Amino acid sequence: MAEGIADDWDDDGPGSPWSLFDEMSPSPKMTPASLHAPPISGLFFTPSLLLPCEMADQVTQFCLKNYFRDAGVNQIMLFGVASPSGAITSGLPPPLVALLSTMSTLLEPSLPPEIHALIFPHKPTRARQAILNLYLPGEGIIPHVDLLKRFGDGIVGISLGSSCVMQFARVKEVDKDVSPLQLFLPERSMVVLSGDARYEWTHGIEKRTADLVAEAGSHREVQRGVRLSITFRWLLPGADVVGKDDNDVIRLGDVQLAPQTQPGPGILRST
Ligand SMILES: O=C(O)CCC(=O)C(=O)O
Ligand SMILES: [Fe+2]
Repeated sequence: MAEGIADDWDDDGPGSPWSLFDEMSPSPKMTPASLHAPPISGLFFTPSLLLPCEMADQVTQFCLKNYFRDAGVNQIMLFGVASPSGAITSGLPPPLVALLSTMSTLLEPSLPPEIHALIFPHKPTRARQAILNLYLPGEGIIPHVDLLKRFGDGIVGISLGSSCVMQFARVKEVDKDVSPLQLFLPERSMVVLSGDARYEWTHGIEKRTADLVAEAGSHREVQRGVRLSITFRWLLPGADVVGKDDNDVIRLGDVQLAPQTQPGPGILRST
């Protein structure tokens, strides 16, 4: 991990390279996003691999009804612990356990076996966090590396309800004038971050109402809708205590830190 990149975002402010973007809709100078994974080691993305619509709708409805009823809530963290046999993941609600299982099956043919085993082990030895982020059109997430002290290697996320463009920038090039790589994430697509993609590159989503996507030598504009992302990450040993420092990201659409879920049945506590 290169120095100089915080894994929290306290020092982001106007004028910083992390700072907010002015444009809400695509401008002609924007580079259209690619439909295919940029050449980043450890980043895996297959545009044609999509969660079936029925499951996507079920999971989205379940999450919206259960976690996002209150106005202003746009981020929820849930936690799951493996049973000693590794067979059952307890703590996560059944729709998310089913989602993980389907994602595992769908991704298996396209991932190197060791990456698939990293993210979907037969016998998980660590606790998982599912972070749910809800974005209205025009909202985004600041470029960041997921907390190094809290989360391990092997992260998988899914886009539900809307597409977006995810941007990737090399941690070492953050202060340089290098354009980020842009990847179009269609609705129901999945993206895996491991190795360099997890540790050496930031990921973020610009605050826009529409994205430009490369298409047959030209480009098209794709409007954003309400997007729910679900990201699964491994908690490092000792990181399974939920504290008030848990907000690892600041949402671009927000003035304040994103709200955190109240401890409930799915939340791990220190014992
Ligand atoms: O919305 C997404 O897909 C990304 C979320 C994310 O990077 C995070 O919560 O750390
Ligand atoms: Fe992240």
